[in-house]
Amino acid sequence: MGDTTQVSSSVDIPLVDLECLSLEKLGEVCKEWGIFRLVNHGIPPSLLSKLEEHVKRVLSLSFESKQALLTNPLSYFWGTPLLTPTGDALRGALNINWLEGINVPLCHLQQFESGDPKLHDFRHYLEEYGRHLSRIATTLFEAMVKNLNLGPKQSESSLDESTGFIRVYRYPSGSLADETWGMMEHTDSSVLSIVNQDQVGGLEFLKDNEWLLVNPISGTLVVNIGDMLQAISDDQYMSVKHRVRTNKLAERFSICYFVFPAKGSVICSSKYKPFTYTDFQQQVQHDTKTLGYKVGLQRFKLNAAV
Ligand SMILES: O=C(O)CCC(=O)C(=O)O
Ligand SMILES: [Fe+2]
Repeated sequence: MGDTTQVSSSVDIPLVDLECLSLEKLGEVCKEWGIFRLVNHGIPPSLLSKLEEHVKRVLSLSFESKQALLTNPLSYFWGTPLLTPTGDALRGALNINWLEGINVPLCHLQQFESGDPKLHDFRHYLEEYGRHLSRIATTLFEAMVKNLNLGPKQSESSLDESTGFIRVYRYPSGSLADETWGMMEHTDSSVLSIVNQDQVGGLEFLKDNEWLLVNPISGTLVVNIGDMLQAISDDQYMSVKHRVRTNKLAERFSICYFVFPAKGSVICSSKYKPFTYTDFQQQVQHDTKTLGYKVGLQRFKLNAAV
């Protein structure tokens, strides 16, 4: 499971500038790193700080209040980031993840009603943030499609904004932090994931068999390639393995966005059997329940012995 006490070296991951996107540079980074830092993304700093303030406030409420208030279409979870399609924690993973969080399906967010005016504001900032993330993911994906030379059919259905969701996480500090990971190593099942981490840091990724720490830099976002994009790109872009280290002294917050292919759209590639995201998700849920971990893309590989 990896040594939680070993220190990882920190590294400057490649920078991508959303205002002057270079297809060539973007392609190179997705192939060699699978993760990059996004600057000039166009999200107003005031929105970022308001959202961060609300996230901290809401996640600092008592356990009972979070359970009572963060309900349909939101859901509150802890101990695992793996949820069922309805947002319930999927138990069965081998290890506990030292985190709690809120799942926010963006296309249903408008239905979230609360008598508490502060939660009303929280919803408002999440909606605003969601709109920006949707724009950013679409812009990046369109550039990636060009870089990969994908046909119009494959590119149109491979990223559907209505599938986007936000996860906000709190990784508590404390004594157990020595023995557990905030989030165990994994790859994301998404097309793209976009992480906004606070200054505590702790996000690490695997490159050439070495775990490297992503420096927290305020106002920037961290983008990583997910499993769906790895398959769509015929393994040219890599879904990067990553994990989150806990911090003994400080709790950590992050706000993450994930986006997926259109429901029912079949991912065809030269490396994998044709499959839909729903097939993939069901397989992940099955493996987690029966084996205790996600096998992932290997399950769909042509001629794979799993
Ligand atoms: O909290 C983070 O920085 C990353 C979270 C993550 O990797 C995930 O939700 O898949
Ligand atoms: Fe992740």
